[in-house]
Amino acid sequence: MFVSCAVASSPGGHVSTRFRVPHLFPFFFFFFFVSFFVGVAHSSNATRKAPVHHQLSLDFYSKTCPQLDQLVSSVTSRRFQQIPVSAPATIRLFFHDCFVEGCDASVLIAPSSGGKVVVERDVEDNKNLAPEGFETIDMVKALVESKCPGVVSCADILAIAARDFVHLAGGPYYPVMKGRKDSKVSLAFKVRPNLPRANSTMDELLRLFASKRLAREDLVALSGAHTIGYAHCDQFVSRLYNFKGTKQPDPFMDPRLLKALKMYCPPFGGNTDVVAPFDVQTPFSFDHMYYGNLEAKMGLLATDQALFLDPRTRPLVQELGRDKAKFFQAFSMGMEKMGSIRVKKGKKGEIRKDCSKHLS
Ligand code: HEM
Ligand SMILES: [Ca+2]
Ligand SMILES: [Ca+2]
Repeated sequence: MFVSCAVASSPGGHVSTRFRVPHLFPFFFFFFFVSFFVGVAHSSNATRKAPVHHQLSLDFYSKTCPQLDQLVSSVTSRRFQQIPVSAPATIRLFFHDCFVEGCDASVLIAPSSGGKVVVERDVEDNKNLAPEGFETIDMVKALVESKCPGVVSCADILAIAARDFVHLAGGPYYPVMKGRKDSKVSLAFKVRPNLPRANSTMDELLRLFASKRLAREDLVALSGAHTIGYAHCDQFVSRLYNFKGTKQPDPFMDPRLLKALKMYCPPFGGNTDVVAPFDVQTPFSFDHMYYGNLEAKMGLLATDQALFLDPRTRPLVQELGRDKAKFFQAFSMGMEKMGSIRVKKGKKGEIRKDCSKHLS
């Protein structure tokens, strides 16, 4: 196991080879040896209701494409071996899809060459979605269309692929409900108000998640996806030099992590392609280390660290940091709930042939 910092090669472009050649980030080696104190016993008595599905089912394709799960996994497992960053890229893609107009593959629509319609991918918050996620879905869709033409939605493929990658990276395997249709539109202006940002306040996060019928527990559990993957310097650089206009670093960042991140992310004029791992200890492993990091002031984004600083979410961070099985259970439930946001059925949606293009 090693900890790395990867340097991207082409900003914004979907042909970027970002992350494919991780560069060693020796300063983070230090953190191997940091052991974590996991907080005092506290049991959360909050109850979470399992999602009610009026619309989705586990056996939706049992007649029309019974081998769907195997088809998807044949691609995801190969991709994970060849290009492991496909895992965080696809999991994040699923999140950005579901939060904007529901899980309907609206995020997959490619910007048009003429640029007449501005789609979700044209918006700044989506421009740093790693290309490996889109590529994976295209590969799965091509295989699925060759075996079961015209029946499986891109939205369902994205949900299944995200689950596969969670599992391939060492996380839980949970059943995925199916039956989503793809959107007939993808509108840029829907993005901004529906996605959290690296500087969102805890009030904003809680409000946004609540607007998707996701509870506080879901916010904490789903943020655990940051146990793998990377963020660009611009997402956290203000924490290093000028936190909230104080001209000082964020006092809630471990000084050694601060020092290491400063080496790679200068205050101005740095390489905009540089990224740092969310979880400096196990950046490739889908485990509960993310929560231990938060307790040790080693969260990367202000929003990550805020989960531990805010008394409303701290007990949950402590609980999941103590118990990997609980994290896996909470994460699976969160993904199921997130995966059922505003599902489209019938004429409200389409089954695309090419995930990046509407049918007509
Ligand atoms: C709670 C609020 C959240 C905020 C503010 C947030 C913000 C971010 C930001 C700023 C990045 C880095 C983008 C970049 O610089 O390239 C990122 C990456 C990522 N996010 Fe989140 N996120 C949140 C929740 C989630 C959720 C709910 C999931 C999935 C369930 C998720 C999955 C990921 C993954 C896997 C990555 C790494 C992507 C990669 O390495 O390609 N995030 N997030
Ligand atoms: Ca969507
Ligand atoms: Ca990890």
